[in-house]
Amino acid sequence: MQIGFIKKSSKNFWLLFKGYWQSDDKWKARGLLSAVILLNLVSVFLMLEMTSWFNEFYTILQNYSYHLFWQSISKFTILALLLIFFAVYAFYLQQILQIKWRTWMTKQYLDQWLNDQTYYKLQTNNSDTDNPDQRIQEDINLFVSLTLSLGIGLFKQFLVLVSFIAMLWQLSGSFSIPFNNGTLVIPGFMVWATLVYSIIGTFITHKIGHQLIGLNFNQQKYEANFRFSLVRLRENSESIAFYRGETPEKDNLKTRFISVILNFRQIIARQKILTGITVSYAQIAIILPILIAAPRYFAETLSIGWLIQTLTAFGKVQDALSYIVTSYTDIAQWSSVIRRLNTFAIHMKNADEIRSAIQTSTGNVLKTQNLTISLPKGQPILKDLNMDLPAGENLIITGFSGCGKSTLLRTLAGIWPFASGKITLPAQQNILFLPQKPYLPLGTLRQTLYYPQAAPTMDTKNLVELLHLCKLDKLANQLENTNDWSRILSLGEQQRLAFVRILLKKPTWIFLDEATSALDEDTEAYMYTLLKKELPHATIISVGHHMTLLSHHKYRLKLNNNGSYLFSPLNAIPHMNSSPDC
Ligand SMILES: Nc1ncnc2c1ncn2[C@@H]1O[C@H](COP(=O)(O)OP(=O)(O)OP(=O)(O)O)[C@@H](O)[C@H]1O
Repeated sequence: MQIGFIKKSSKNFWLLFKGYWQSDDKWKARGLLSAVILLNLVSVFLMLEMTSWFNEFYTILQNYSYHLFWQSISKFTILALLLIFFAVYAFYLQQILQIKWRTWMTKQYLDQWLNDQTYYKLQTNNSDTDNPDQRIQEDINLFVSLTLSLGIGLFKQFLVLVSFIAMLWQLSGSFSIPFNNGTLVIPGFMVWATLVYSIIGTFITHKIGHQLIGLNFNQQKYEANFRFSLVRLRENSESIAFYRGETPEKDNLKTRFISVILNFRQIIARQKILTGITVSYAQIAIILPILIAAPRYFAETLSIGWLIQTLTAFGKVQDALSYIVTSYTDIAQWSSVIRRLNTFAIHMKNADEIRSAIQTSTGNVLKTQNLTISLPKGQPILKDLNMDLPAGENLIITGFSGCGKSTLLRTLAGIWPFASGKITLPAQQNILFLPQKPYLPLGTLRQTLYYPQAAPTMDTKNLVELLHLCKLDKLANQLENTNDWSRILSLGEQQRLAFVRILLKKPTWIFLDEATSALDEDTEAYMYTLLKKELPHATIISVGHHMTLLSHHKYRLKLNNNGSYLFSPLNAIPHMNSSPDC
């Protein structure tokens, strides 16, 4: 194992590990861990007692001491009951600690992911973080459970090693080997034998098994990619059905599944060899102490009780020293989980650090000064936009598809960081941005209408009235129904539902990004008229392709494909009835 690898892995582990143990929950966490450690300590002491009991018991059997037999059985019963009790509570408290730690870590990752639109920046930045959902849901759980099980397992095995090594040293006596015309006496021979045997076993296991770390890392990625494709298929089932897209979907799913299987085959191949080694290792460990102890036993100097206790002690020391061998698959999985969570955390941090060079200020006006917007790789799509729009003067943004209209709105909304210049806008609470496809979360219709605010329960009359105004009367009696509304409602209905949201929130500045694209011209005109009537002091900034939209706006900003633009009052444009794109 290279020193560099160990150093890097330890650093990565520490970065993930320390948070919880230094958090506000630290005393609860440390208390629970101390209790688990204490219970394990007692368990090891009981195991020692149990091993001595074996010596006692077999000696009683060998001596036909029936009068001591029941006494010994009673001792066993007490020891066994205590062992059961401590094992159950050590496990139980470890699980409680696991839940608490996972809850804390999941919250941290969710906060970081959702903070400052990092989830969105990760996407726009084309970061190669795959499947953040899997990292938050599965990897954190694995990290916590494996850290606890491996850590506490290691601690317990260390205790076993220290306690039983002393016992084994005493029991094994010294071993004489003829050497250089004399004899070489090796004290605690069985301890040395198990030590050498374990070192050889660990070395071979690592040589064969270390590739499992990378393979496990990839396996989790391929599994998540496969699952993600299945989810996408389910979410886009209607479009795929219209396209009759089953064949390419099946091909795509097959390709992703093949990656899962091919990688898994490599894991199986490695694990087959590893299993062969660990099972052989365990089998040899049974016979090895018998072979070593046999000469002394057959010399008839020691009892069968001694033999049994020696073999048990050898087994315990052997188990403890072989911890890495027997846990290798878990260690490999644990290492890959650490790698995945760390890269995710680093990418989130990098995404969070992306700051636009825009200077923003607040005022009841939309004003841009030398606003330049680029793509993530730096190619500008809008150069030096200087525009001054007073409150109450509606603006329409037009231009060919792909020229950057939505990206301009994203920049004004503060979620597109690849921009520079100055922007003056009203305060966030007075603004509402509506995208082309409204987001309708899972939940009741009432919750959907109020999203992202919590829905009050006493507002039914108002909601029914607003649904009526937006021509959605048929939904008035479904306010408490829970549904996947984005699947049930037509796109036009969803867009009108978004207008209900506007009327509920009553913003003074409304940004509509093709928010009426699915409506017929009459309904679109009706919705704009409704907005102006219900919110007469609001300023509307629309992005749209429909030429009928022009009449609802006073100014037009026309974006060109080369990054230039034209900002002018609409009545100054000679051909009012031409398409907004022209
Ligand atoms: N995350 C991204 N990474 C790279 N390019 C992007 C990203 N998001 C948008 N773009 C590109 O930026 C350009 C402008 O996109 P935008 O969505 O603003 O266009 P638009 O004018 O609103 O188009 P449409 O009228 O078709 O909706 C497009 O060429 C698009 O491919």
